[in-house]
Amino acid sequence: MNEPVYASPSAGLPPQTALHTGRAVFTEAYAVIPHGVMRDIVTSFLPHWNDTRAWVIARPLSGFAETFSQYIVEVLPGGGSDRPEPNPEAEGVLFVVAGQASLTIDGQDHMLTPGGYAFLPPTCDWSLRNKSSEPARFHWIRKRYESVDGIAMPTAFVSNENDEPIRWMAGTNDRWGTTRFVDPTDLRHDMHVNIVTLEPGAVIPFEETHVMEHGLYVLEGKAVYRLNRDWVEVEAGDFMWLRAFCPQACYAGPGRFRYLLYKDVNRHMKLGL
Ligand SMILES: NC(=O)N[C@H](N)C(=O)O
Repeated sequence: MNEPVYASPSAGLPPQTALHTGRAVFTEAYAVIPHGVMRDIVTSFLPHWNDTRAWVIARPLSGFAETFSQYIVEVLPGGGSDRPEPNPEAEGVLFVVAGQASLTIDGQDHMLTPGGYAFLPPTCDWSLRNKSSEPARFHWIRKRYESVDGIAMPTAFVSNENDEPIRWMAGTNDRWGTTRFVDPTDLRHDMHVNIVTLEPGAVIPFEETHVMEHGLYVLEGKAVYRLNRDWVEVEAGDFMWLRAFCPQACYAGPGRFRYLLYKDVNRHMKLGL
């Protein structure tokens, strides 16, 4: 398998002489944040993290309808946090795209390298440091965990995408597949963060329209992606945010196309008034 290509957020600013061009879109059903707009001046700093900045690429907007937030976090050598998560109800997934992160979960040390993945249930005691000489960059996806009476809390685990198989969809001749880190029938989990792979020229051949909300971060390649009524071109480093029920489909190519995919799963809907 080829090494994946993880794009970096851009630094600095375009020159003052540059014509304004851009692919950023924000609509009622979806947003596209292209890598070219993830620049230094749009970063955030986080409480109790040192030598660290973050691009917040998804957050709950309306206060009740959206489920998750997603950050691209960049930790400089020597940086990190011993008090990373302020909310005891939050669960998290970390996915490393560059550099090395030293993660400690409940006293156990783990080294996360590109492709490294960690699931962090609420109240687990974790800390993260960059002990290397290069910046570390990772996605941090956070959600309020919805506990259910009679179902145990999921436990923490660490993995790497290279240690997990791609499960190809039936009927696609091994052209459209998903790398899963959690068994879909494990109802302790109320969110999945998977990796979707489409081989060159492969398609999502119908407009998936479903209740799950999505964050899609393109890890590798290019595609034309259907979002609601529009077709948008995306490439490695771009992020797409999809509200529940946003129709979605895809033509991948010319190379392999892969993305990190968040979805909320396995819980009843909140009741209306
Ligand atoms: N846009 C997507 O990749 N959606 C997935 N098939 C999914 O909902 O799991």
